[in-house]
Amino acid sequence: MVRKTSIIKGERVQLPTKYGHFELIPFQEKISGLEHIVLIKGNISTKDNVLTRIHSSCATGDIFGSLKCDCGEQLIASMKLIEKEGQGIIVYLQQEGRGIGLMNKIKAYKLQEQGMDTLEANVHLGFAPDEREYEVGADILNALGVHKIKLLTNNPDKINKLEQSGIKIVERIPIIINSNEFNKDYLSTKETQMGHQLSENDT
Ligand SMILES: Nc1nc2c(ncn2[C@@H]2O[C@H](COP(=O)(O)OP(=O)(O)OP(=O)(O)O)[C@@H](O)[C@H]2O)c(=O)[nH]1
Ligand SMILES: [Zn+2]
Repeated sequence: MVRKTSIIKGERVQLPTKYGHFELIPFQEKISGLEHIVLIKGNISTKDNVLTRIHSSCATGDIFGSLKCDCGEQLIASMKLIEKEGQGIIVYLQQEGRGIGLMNKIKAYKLQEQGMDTLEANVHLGFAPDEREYEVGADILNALGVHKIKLLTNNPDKINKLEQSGIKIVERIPIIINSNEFNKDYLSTKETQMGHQLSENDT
């Protein structure tokens, strides 16, 4: 089922980067005004198995290289894999802090400094462990003529929600980053309590 589009598609421009040569298209949600960024490599329209990363914004990890999560490294790894594949898409969704926004994510970080894990902190603040939705991601892929993808993710919830929004995931490709002393508890919580597939033997 293809939903009626709720987004505005911007101009398409070249974006040479340290990790490969891409094209960039901004999208904007009609109602909220929220802006999302898409990077494209190659001729992806109407292809059936486009290598795709749906990435949720993480200012701390993506911009500043925070070691508290794996986001920044996952983004760079995705860009490199797409460059190597010669085609693919990165949909960079503005849903900071698993959808609770920057102010609340930093409140959640404060609670984690006081001993809570990432999930308990969200719940303590009155949010679901993960508030993200992926319909707009599906709308963006549909607007690009892409309906079947190979998804770079360890997160089964992302797969389920994208499929519910009409995107066919033909393959899941893990994107596992080595842990460090600052993110090992966070990654362990994602694996044991949020179903993320972060080990070699996860399927
Ligand atoms: N609320 C909250 N959000 C966080 C925290 N750490 C990272 N985030 C946000 O989590 C989101 C990334 O989610 P992840 O669960 O790391 O990864 P994912 O995209 O669901 O899964 P993958 O596709 O496997 O990477 C980004 O929006 C980050 O800003 C935290 O402690 N609390
Ligand atoms: Zn992060």
